[in-house]
Amino acid sequence: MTDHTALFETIGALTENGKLRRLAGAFARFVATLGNTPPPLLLASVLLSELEGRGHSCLVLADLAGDPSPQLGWLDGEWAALRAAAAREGAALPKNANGWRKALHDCEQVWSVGTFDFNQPLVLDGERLYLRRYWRDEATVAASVRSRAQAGTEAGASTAADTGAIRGWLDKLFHHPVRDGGPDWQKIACAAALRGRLAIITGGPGTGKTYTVARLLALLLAMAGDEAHGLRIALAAPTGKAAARLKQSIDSALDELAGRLGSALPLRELAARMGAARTLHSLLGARPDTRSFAYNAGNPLEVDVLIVDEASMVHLEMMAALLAALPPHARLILLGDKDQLASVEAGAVLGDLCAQAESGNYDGATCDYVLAAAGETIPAAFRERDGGPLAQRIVMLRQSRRFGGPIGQLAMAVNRGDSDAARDVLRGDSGGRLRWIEGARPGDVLALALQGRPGTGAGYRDYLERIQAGPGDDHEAWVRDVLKRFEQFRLLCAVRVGEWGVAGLNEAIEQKLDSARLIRRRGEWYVGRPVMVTRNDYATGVYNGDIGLTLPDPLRPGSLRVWFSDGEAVRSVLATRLRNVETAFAMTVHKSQGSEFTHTVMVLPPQANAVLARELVYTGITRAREFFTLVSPNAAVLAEAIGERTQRASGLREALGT
Ligand SMILES: Nc1ncnc2c1ncn2[C@@H]1O[C@H](COP(=O)(O)OP(=O)(O)OP(=O)(O)O)[C@@H](O)[C@H]1O
Repeated sequence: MTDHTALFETIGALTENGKLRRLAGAFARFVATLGNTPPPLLLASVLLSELEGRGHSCLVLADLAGDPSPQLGWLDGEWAALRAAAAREGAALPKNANGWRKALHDCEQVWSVGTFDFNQPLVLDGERLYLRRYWRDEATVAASVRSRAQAGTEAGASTAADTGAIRGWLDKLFHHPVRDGGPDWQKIACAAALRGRLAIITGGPGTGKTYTVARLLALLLAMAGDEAHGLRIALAAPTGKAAARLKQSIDSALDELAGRLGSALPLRELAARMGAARTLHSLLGARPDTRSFAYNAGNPLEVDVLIVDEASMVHLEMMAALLAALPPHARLILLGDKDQLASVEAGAVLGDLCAQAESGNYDGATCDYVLAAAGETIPAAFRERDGGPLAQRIVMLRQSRRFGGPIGQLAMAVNRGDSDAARDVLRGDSGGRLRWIEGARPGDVLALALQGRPGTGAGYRDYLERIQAGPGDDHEAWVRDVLKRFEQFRLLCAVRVGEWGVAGLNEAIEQKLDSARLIRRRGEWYVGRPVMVTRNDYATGVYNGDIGLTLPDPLRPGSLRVWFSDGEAVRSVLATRLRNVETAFAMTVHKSQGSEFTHTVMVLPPQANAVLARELVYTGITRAREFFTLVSPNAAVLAEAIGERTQRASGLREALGT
């Protein structure tokens, strides 16, 4: 047995250079304590742990046999250094995936699926190596999605009377004609969702996912007959903000429908009965200091219908926990934009589930059913004889209702990977919705942060001046107004470090606002400081991703509280009680998911890097409600980013046959 001096020295050097996280080396050391550890296993363990930190749920052996550098953003011979270290220990690394599989299969720390299980920490499943936890989560998601999708097809044999009733209700619920002459995918989504225990409605911003799901709820109510009053419906989303938005949109859609349909359906009663939308953490009953939830397979959620919005942000572990806790009879309805960035944590579940959503792949039975139940003909381009059960459960909405202007065109060009078109749209908008600052200097970002650009509102100046104007008589109304104004403008960065990253820009913006006398920095906390919570904190009730603003405590002069929106209400926490927060004038595109701002500014770094890819650019652009400004010190980086795709290693697509 070797002590792996050469390998651990190289791992240590890469860690010092920021190429590996500390945990990767620590995990490899742990694996080495469990038994004989040939160099290939040590290398695989380091890389697997590193990839997990970058959102991959497994290590694909073919990548290991080739060169994993692209996934790791390694450019400077890091992989060659690790190989050389293995060679110094006298080990020749396997040349192909098969060789790696054989080498790993023989290790006592690895469980090869299908053999006797000793609960080893690593799992080898076909061409992939997993940390056991992710293998188990992926297996749970695959099995649950498969059985829900299948159950749907079997349960789909609704009677002709049912189908006729669905048709009647859909015609009442969807009274606007579609504008592009294609089929009404919203109607199709509702009809398809009624067929089974799983429905996935995907689409870009403003394609009507919430509009559709509100009608789906009405339809479920209508079809439940005598049981309608007992139907238990829950709404959830990965973040508090997304949950509040979901509830607000559904309530107003149900209210509008109730006004139009009168007493035909108890829609207002339904809205009241549903209660607030919850974060997934709270829905599942997250418990401090443990990964387990109060609701699980042994203690399932008490729901008949669960609607989850912003599903692209749901990571693998959370999706596995959710599916495990959902009773078999319940319907799960996932809403989300499959083209957005995947979750911060490992997995790309919605993207994997929706891998074939563009092409539809509906089988004959679905097409017949949709024609009968929704009166819609699925065009030939979306038909396929054997699309598989999951394809029948997914509907992609294709027409945006509020994103048709230049911002929508830009988002679509980016999504298609057409960087020429993206550049033309950015340069060609004369209406002021879009602006591209090419060859930008840091001062350009600071000027935007201070006062926006003409015609778009006043950057951060607006909410800070409102703070300075003071609360007047109604403190809560003032807090709400300040929070609302802060949501008008946001600076998003592609990266964290450097002059063009979150850290550098937050510091520079604070200085700028301080010298403009809009804030008065005194230590860490000051009036007007926006903060983002970086870790769930059950004691104070704030969660990862929550954004709050620091304001004086009205009851205790001299002390500061941080206020958060809580749906229509506001709540506050003493500033000094918040430990895991960071300043949020600039935030990453990743963390902005689920939010929209009137004017969004996206800052790209001067050089391409591993995280800069099409999904990130698309997500940044689609955070803009009315105005979008792109800031890039090096114009070429935009095309490079659009040309890159984020590929997360996962076995889910294969397991689901998507
Ligand atoms: N069929 C339709 N007829 C009329 N208006 C519609 C229709 N579908 C959607 N809308 C309107 O378009 C707007 C966007 O719809 P909605 O908010 O449901 O989209 P979304 O896909 O949920 O957006 P987001 O990605 O922001 O969550 C809303 O104002 C909605 O009322």
